Amino acid sequence: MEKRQLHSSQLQQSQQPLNIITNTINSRPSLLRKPTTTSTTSNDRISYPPSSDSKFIQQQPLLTNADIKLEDIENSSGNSGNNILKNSINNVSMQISQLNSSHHSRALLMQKRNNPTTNIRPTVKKKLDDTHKPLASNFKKPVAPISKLNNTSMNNNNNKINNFNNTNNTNNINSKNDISPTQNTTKTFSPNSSLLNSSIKFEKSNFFSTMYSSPTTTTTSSTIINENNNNISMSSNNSSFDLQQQHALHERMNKIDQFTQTVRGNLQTQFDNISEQLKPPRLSLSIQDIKTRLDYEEKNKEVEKVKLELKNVLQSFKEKEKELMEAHYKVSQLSLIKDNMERDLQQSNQTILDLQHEIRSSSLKAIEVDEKFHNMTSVTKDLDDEIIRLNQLVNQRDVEIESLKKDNRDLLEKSRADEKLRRKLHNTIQELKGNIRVFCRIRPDFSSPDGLNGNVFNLPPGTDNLVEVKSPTIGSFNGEASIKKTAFTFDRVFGPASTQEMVFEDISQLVQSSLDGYNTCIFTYGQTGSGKTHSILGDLKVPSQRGMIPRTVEKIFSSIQELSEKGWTYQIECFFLEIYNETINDLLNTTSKNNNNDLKYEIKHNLENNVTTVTNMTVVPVTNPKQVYELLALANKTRSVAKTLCNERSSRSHTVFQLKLTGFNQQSSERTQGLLNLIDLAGSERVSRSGVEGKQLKETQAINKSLSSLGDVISALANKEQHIPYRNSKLTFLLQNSIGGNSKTLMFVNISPELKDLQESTSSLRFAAKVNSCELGVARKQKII
Ligand SMILES: Nc1ncnc2c1ncn2[C@@H]1O[C@H](COP(=O)(O)OP(=O)(O)OP(=O)(O)O)[C@@H](O)[C@H]1O
Repeated sequence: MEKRQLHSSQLQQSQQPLNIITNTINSRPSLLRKPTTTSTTSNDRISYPPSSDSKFIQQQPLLTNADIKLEDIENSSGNSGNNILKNSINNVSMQISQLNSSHHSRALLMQKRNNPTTNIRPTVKKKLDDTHKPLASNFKKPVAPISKLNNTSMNNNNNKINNFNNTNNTNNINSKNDISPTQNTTKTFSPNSSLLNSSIKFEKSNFFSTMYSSPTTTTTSSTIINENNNNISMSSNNSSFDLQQQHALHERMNKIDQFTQTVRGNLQTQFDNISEQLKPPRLSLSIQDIKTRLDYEEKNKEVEKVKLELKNVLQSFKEKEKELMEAHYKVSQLSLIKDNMERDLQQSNQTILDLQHEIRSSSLKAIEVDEKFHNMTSVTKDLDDEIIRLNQLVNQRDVEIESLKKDNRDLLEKSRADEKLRRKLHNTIQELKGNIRVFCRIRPDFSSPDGLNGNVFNLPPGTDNLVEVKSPTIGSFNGEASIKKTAFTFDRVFGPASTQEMVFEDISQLVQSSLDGYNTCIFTYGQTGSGKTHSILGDLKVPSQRGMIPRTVEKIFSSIQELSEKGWTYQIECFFLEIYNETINDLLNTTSKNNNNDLKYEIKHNLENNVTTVTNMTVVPVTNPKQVYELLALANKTRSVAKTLCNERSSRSHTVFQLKLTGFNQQSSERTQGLLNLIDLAGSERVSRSGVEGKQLKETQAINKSLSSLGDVISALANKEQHIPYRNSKLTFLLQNSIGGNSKTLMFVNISPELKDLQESTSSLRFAAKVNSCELGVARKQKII
């Protein structure tokens, strides 16, 4: 501002040049137009569109007279650019002012030459006037337009001018060579010289410095001039000039005039250039307008800057808004997460509360458990002591047990030996008793209160094997009736009062023989209704009335249980068949029943092991008495029963109940197999008495045949005949291995106590006595290979 004010004051002092410049600017509105740059280089030509900005102002030709470098302008911006333009205008104004001042000085000099007090001659004065007039007129003449200005030259000139201005004028003044007229001539007027303007300016400066400097400076300048002009000196303080000096001065003035002309021409050129550049804006705008415009530009610049900042702010705002949206989204997400976490936290808190509750409960329980554990610890200690004591006791017991085991082994060994001995003795006894024994059982007399018909049978007291049959006879001499007593001796005679239990007690030894591996056969023989079935089967539903079969079964299973302690195990298989009219029926086969011709039952004997089998027979393994009872009930249903005149329940067939007993001793590895036959023979009544006929007659004949065959076999065995007629009947053939030397046979002869049955009873007793008289030899034990 200070510099600008200074320039303004200078402009005030030289109104004319300022006006010229102002008018020039006002007449050059195009200066304010924005240049249309065809090239960005400083050497390119620039055109100016109708706009203005700082860049344009920086490159306008006016700057050629300002101390501005184009690079400075290009590098400047904003207010600095405007300031440079203003400074250049001020510099131009100052130059113009200097020129005016020069012109004024020259006028003073001319006045001084015209002043009589000076020694300047009128010719000199005239010359000065002549010299001054064109210069003054030239300053007053309107600026002629310059067709074209080489910008490159302009810029170069500007650079030179700047260099000149930047350097100290004083230093340049001291340069003698630069003010040489010769040099001025060659450099100043060379149209293509790049140093044209600078030289001109240099000359101008030297000139003005020389002519219008202070007295001290003038002296120095004069000295310089004198040196360049063969020591011609000029001093303003010297009031008297001699002629030579005047001549020299005159020449000097001429040179000055020439120089002035030159300077004026150059200035004119510069002014023309400036006028050309400043013509439109200078014509329309004032400096104030420019300033206003500059302010406006500054404002626009600020506005642009503000817009740019606003744009940046908007951009930033958008970014911030976007960030805010993202932040909002994140906040919403975080809010959801927060809600979830709060729910989880609530659940966790609830869980913690529950867990704390459980922990408290567990703690209480733990305390209780600790107390129990403490108590248990003491109890455990007591128990440990007890265990130690018991262990000691156990050890003692182990020793005792070991001793007892040894004793037991010894006892078992002894027991086996005893058992072996028992069996041997038992067999010996059975052999001594006979391998075929006959028991007689007299049925109770249902008409007698005591059941005993003493008129027919007499059982002598003190005997159990004798029965006397009282049979009335008519004497041949006198014709008087008499009682004939016939005594029959058997192995055992059971009277009418004998119970099922008493009968079985004596036959149980045979059961034991079956378990020892012997074939045994127990059969009942007697007329119909004599009590055969009662003795062999009895009433299964009444335990006291159960016959030999159920009691044998019970005896077998109880004996098996006892023998198991001695290492014996048994497998029991059950068969139940009948022989009806010399035909074998399977009573345990409910499908075939009777008269089933599809199955053929054939009796086969194994001569090696004396085992008899019947083909296609149903074999039922039994493990307990109940199973046997069920089989007996089943067989009773299928048994052929025919109503006869003698006994409505008379059996018309032979029934054979077989138990195959297979034993194995794990200790001795001994194996045994015995077959127990319990046979209920059909009634042996005579055909004439029974009154049967037809089919039943045939049945009776078959029954009698089989019973007769049985007697024949026993007779043959008793007579030790070579041929034993086993094959005469199915019954004898079936019992081939059960009657004879390889078996133990027990025959029950059942007797009816009734007088009407006396003849049949006597016949049965005779048959039984015949059997009882037989020696069937020594029974052999059946062994399984
Ligand atoms: N010792 C006895 N004690 C009591 N009742 C008996 C005795 N013996 C036989 N009875 C009875 O006499 C009847 C005939 O006996 P049982 O049926 O046993 O004769 P049976 O010889 O088998 O005749 P059948 O040859 O016709 O079969 C039966 O009612 C039976 O209960």
